[in-house]
Amino acid sequence: MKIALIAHDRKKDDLIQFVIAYLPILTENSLYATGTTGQRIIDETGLSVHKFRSGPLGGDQQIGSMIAQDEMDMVIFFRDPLTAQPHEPDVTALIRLCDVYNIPLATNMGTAEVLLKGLKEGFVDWRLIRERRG
Ligand SMILES: O=C(CO)COP(=O)(O)O
Repeated sequence: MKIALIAHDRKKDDLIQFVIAYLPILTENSLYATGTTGQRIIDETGLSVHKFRSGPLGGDQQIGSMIAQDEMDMVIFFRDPLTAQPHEPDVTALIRLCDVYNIPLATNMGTAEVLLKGLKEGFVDWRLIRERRG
């Protein structure tokens, strides 16, 4: 599965802790991230991550483009609901595309845990079945 990992600055520590906690599941999947988030994951966990541009420089849109091409299976996006982002329209667009294409999306750690546990149990396998048919 292809999983996008994204965190706003004040949520990056939380995401790193989350990634460490779920390392066994995440290692079995292909990971993608916006630039700064991806670099921190690589530096602090040793995981292999495909990095896009930083969020404010178009990274959210690059991940959105993968979703629009049916090439992303899950998005974990630790948003900061208390800080205004200069690229808020990009953030909204990414979330919108997840809804357009029914891509499982977590915007906080509580939901992210449920998604990864669900992924392990096979609840997202419909994405693979759909790929084989495609
Ligand atoms: O701003 C972001 C998502 O909207 C995250 O971007 P970075 O990972 O480059 O900080």
